[in-house]
Amino acid sequence: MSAAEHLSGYGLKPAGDIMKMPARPEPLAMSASETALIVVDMQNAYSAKGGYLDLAGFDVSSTGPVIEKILQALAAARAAGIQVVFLQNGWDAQYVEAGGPGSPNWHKSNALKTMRKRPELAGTLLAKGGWDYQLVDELKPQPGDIVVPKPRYSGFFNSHLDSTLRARGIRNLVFTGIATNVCVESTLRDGFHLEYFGVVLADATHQAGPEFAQQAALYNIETFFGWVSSVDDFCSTFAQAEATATVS
Ligand SMILES: C/C(=C/NC(N)=O)C(=O)O
Repeated sequence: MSAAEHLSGYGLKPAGDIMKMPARPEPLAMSASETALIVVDMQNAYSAKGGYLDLAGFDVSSTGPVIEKILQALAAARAAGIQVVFLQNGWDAQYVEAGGPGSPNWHKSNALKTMRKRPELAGTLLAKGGWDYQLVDELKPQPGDIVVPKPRYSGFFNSHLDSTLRARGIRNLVFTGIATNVCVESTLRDGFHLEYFGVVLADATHQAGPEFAQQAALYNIETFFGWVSSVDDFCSTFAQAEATATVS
């Protein structure tokens, strides 16, 4: 079986025109109607100065180009009729959903740890209704897009993501967003176990931590859990889909 047949869902006949997108370790065959563009946690918390990651000591100075790249991917996805899904990470303002000391999240979340260390920040980080939780101004959802709130790193945990995707016949997930090595990788890995084909557009993602974390996440994804591509390749692949649809 060729890679293209593989990536159309275990040899099942895919719905719609099949496009072949350049990717590592091999090209991906996918149709627009069975594909979603997943924008992971593009909130002020993860990409803005004064947001959670910045306050917790992570470098967010080079997230601007990621926003630009995601805008390009969004335009191509919407033009090709690809479902857009925004994930949004955080908890209720009382942090009940974050879990207490009985939850590993209470111990590992750098947002919760930062607020415990700096009590003046209590109630501000990743709390629904606050600036930190909001999606960045440049990347506001448009009519037809779906927003999925989530309380943990993986978008599939305690959320309606899986049922939302399955109800639409989607089995290919194209990932963008922050952070590559945390919520992007967690969601792609859980998707792998749920039989979704996951591909990351590397230049539309950014890591939390040093550059080696980006490279390690991409290595893991390419080698074990999915595929790695770029925004240009995604856009040119689905521009062909649009052209084909217009001609036929
Ligand atoms: C570190 C971190 C990453 N989140 C993400 N969106 O990848 C967090 O939420 O604490």
